[in-house]
Amino acid sequence: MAIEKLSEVKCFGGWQQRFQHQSDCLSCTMTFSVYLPPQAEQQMVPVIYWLSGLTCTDENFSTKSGAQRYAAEHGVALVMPDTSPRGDNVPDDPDGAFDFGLGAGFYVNATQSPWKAQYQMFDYVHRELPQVVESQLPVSGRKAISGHSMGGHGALVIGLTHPQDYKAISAFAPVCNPTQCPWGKKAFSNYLGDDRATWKAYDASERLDAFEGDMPILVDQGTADNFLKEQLGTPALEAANQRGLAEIRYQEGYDHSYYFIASFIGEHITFLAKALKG
Ligand SMILES: N[C@@H](CCC(=O)N[C@@H](CS)C(=O)NCC(=O)O)C(=O)O
Repeated sequence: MAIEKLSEVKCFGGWQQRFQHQSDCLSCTMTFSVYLPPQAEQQMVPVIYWLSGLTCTDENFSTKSGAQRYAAEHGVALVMPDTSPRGDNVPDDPDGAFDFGLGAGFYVNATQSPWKAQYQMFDYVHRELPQVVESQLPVSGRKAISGHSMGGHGALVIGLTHPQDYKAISAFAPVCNPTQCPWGKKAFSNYLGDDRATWKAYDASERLDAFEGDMPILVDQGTADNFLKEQLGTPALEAANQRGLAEIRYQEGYDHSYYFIASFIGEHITFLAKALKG
């Protein structure tokens, strides 16, 4: 389980790093970013996994969100995977569209050819990446999961599917009801096939509706997000939130961008860190 460090820069007293490794799960070389807070020099620190949205790599969050300041304050590491398998041999959208294929793995385990050989992002994020990180870096097994848009969907679905493995979940502008929106229908019909019964396991609103456990969940959604009406399906998540488990907030005037994420990431990290330390 070797990893190669590609880069390292000091940031808020800790280290922003980039690693490459051979993923068995995805059958390709994967790059991921890590932020280790200063506390990691003395002790094992808990981890927030961050899942990015469509078109992103491991670097969008590390360069645009300003999350490191808050991770350093709270003594939590950040782990930022890429959004799909990568490489010249990985199949992509035949038209090169941004919403499917490379940069758009949707955090599912594909069951259909040719995608199933490599598009296993659910298992990569939930199983393989934590094994790699925990065996190679000064992090504990205490995990929380967060993300944006397609990554917000991933965070909610992975966290609600394996609640024993995560202390808390947060999401910015998540794709809340992918079985009902154009992005989700395109991705799921290709990755999972036409049997829509298999899609439900990957729908955050379905998962929250069926969830009987306890889990701190925070969701922020901007009211000026131009994907809100057609793609994100926030009302479905609100309808599924009958027990009031999730705090779902609308933030007036914010759009879908990393400016929105940067505005509230401090609150999300404080929220996740509290559960990680509790
Ligand atoms: N490129 C797409 C939009 C894709 C998009 O907004 N991606 C979001 C996640 S869903 C993102 O984080 N983009 C990268 C960035 O802003 O750094 C379009 O033209 O409509």
